[in-house]
Amino acid sequence: MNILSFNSKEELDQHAAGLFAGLLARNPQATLGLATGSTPTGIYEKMIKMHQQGKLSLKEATTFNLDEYVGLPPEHDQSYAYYMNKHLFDHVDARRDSIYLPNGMALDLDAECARYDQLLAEKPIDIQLLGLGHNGHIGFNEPDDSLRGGTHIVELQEETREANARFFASVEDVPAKAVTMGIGSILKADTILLVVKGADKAEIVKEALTGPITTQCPASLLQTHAKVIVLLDHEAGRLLDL
Ligand SMILES: N[C@@H]1[C@@H](O)[C@H](O)[C@@H](COP(=O)(O)O)O[C@@H]1O
Repeated sequence: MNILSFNSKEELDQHAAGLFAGLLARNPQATLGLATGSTPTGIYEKMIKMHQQGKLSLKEATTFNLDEYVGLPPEHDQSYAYYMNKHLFDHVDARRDSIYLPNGMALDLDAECARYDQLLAEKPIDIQLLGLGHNGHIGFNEPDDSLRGGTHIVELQEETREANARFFASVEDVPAKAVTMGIGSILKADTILLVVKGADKAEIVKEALTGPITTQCPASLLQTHAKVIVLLDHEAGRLLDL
């Protein structure tokens, strides 16, 4: 595990965007695994800037997103499809038919999960960007006695709904379920880029990176992956001996 700590969020975002640009320069047809939440927005801003400067192109790339709420259409301003368009896809040259997100509106959600796994099998992820939930969730893989490997439907924990309520009118408006890539699919990525910012995540960062590997902290399973890059701002990394 390669853990890097940055003095500012700005430097962290620039470094992460640089990793994506570097991969795309080496392999324009790379498959990127993307994430939502407040953590990656700065990275996407930097990627857009690099695109405008001719330093990053997604024209031949494929992208997969980790997760989507069940029941929110892409036009809903809190759906992850909407988020991705707003924060990245509307501003870069990604081909619309090479962008994949789980469809949380699918009538048959089990079939949707199988469809997503099939697509992932066809286009293995070269680099998977991950944020980190306060309870150690990655994507929407919540702490549990066991974890699922493939794409599946999850019941969101109250803590997660409360954490995400800041984006909705009230906590009741946060969907109760989501479709998420499973831990197995995440761990299949060639490289994993875990990005964490803020003092409120310092404890879970320490637990995930240095604590026991347990399904009660899904991010701790990243310790079993051979190529993990962790980017932390100094607040998120303050409890680690770096
Ligand atoms: N499903 C997303 C995760 O993919 C994200 O990593 C996490 C942290 O979000 P934030 O970056 O806003 O703290 O929350 C959400 O629940």
